[in-house]
Amino acid sequence: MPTTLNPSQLDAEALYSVLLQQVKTGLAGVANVAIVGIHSGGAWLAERLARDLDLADRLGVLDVSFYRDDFAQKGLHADVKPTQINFEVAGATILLVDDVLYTGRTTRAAINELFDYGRPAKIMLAALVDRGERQLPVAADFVAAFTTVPPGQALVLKQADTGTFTLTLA
Ligand SMILES: O=P(O)(O)OC[C@H]1O[C@H](OP(=O)(O)OP(=O)(O)O)[C@H](O)[C@@H]1O
Ligand SMILES: O=c1cc[nH]c(=O)[nH]1
Repeated sequence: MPTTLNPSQLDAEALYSVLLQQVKTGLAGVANVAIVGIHSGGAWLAERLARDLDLADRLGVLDVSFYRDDFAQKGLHADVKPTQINFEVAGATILLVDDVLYTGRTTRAAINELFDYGRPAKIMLAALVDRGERQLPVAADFVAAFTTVPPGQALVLKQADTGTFTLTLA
């Protein structure tokens, strides 16, 4: 059971190991699995999960910018990356991956976009950190840690050139 941690003391690499173990257990024996990461932090995590789970040929990435309900305010991501889904979505069990789960609006946008590619058998959600304060009825199936972030601050996942993850409070 993930614990509630101090947001300034989150060890992203340790949390990744926890998430990997949860996903390994949760998807054991499940057929037709694919992994889809949400650009950008979720995509880094999804890539590593796909490698560690031997699912590199079943990896996709979503840039949900156009599907956001707040697109008019947020606009495009500074580093836009096209959505890439190179597997059959219809009938697949898709593990959607994001770094931080907060309002749930990014997840809603990602599910909408996925359905434009076909009707999955099931979508499951994995998040490295759940910081609560949801604005939509969204819950993750796999979460490495829960935390509470002070108002006006955000948790930011970074990936070094070596591939190492860090989480900082900004
Ligand atoms: O649950 P929500 O309130 O939607 O917030 C979570 C999302 O916010 C961040 O993405 P952001 O759009 O900041 O882009 P990033 O991944 O590049 O940081 C984060 O990576 C999640 O995707
Ligand atoms: O704290 C937050 C909230 C939304 N998205 C993030 O990446 N961090």
